[in-house]
Amino acid sequence: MKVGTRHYRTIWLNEDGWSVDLIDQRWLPHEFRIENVRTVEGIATAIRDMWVRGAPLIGVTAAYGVAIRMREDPSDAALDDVWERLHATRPTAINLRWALDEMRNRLRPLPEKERAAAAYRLAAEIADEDVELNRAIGRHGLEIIRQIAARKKPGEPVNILTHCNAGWLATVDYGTATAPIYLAMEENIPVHVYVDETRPRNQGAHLTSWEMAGHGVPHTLIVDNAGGHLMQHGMVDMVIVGTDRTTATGDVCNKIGTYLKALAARDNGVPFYVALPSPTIDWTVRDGVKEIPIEERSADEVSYVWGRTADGKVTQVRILPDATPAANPAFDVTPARLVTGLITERGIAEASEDGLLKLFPERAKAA
Ligand SMILES: CSC[C@@H](O)[C@@H](O)C(=O)COP(=O)(O)O
Repeated sequence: MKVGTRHYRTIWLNEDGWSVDLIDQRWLPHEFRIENVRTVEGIATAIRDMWVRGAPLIGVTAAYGVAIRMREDPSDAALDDVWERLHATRPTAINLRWALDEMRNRLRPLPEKERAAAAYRLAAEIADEDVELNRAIGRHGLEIIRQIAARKKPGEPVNILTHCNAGWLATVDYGTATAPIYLAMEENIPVHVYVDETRPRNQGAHLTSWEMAGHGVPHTLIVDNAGGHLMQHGMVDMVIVGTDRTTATGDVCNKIGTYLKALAARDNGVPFYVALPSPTIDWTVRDGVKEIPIEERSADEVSYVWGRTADGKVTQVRILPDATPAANPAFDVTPARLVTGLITERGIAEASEDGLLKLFPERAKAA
């Protein structure tokens, strides 16, 4: 998407033809920095320390990590080792395992001398495919926005609430939850987005707000606890969020706090949609609450807040007493019963096993 007047993806191959350039998201919205990553360790750090984040982008970054490793050593042992090292970086987003499996399964049958070139080709394919999936999600989600807009007075905006960042920064381009919003803007449908700040790392305040501002989308930042109040007062027409892993039965794991938004939405009759590409579906898991591993991140993310000081320095400040411990579960699970629909690249599914299998019948055969 646009940064100023230039089009960027979040990740791309450097002009040297083998190392990887990516937007280092830790500094947004205050600084736009691009990092060049040249080693598997660098890729692991970029994922673990959230230079890149968001389930689809984590997967694509890992795919390029495998390519970098295959260039150094295309052996079976190196392929297994890089799978393990990168898989250990973040536990919840299933796109990481999906991309690593894709790479390993498709590279393993090849002669070693062909693996590096094939790995770069495959990583680029996975990146391009992500963009196409998101555009398709956008088209299906746009239909929902159109229907809500048709019930409004002329000029009255469709008010959409989103949590965390499931925008272009979380993918290669367009985003999942944001793709329908960008398409609605292109069609001149009036929209307005309530952006949850998304403590502790503030992906909403830092990233979604930056995206919305960069594309002229009318938006308002709210604290995480404001959503329920807005819904009670009829100020939210729909919620759209992304997901890090959705089960075969339609339970949705996403950034911590998503579940509370879904509860508030249900209580107030507000439709709650989840936008996801099919690589985010974990067909092996049926009970999201019991089975999905929830990443526990550093307590420092809760104890400190990042921002820019009046003199322009980007820094962090501590917000709690030195003696107070903090806990930081990074994701939660919204049960399928609270989800109005799953917006996938193939259409909108009911959040249930039947609903998903109707759109992905090949999975029924596989099972
Ligand atoms: C299209 S991104 C979907 C999810 O990955 C997104 O909503 C999210 O929770 C991101 O969490 P993060 O911890 O920033 O990687």
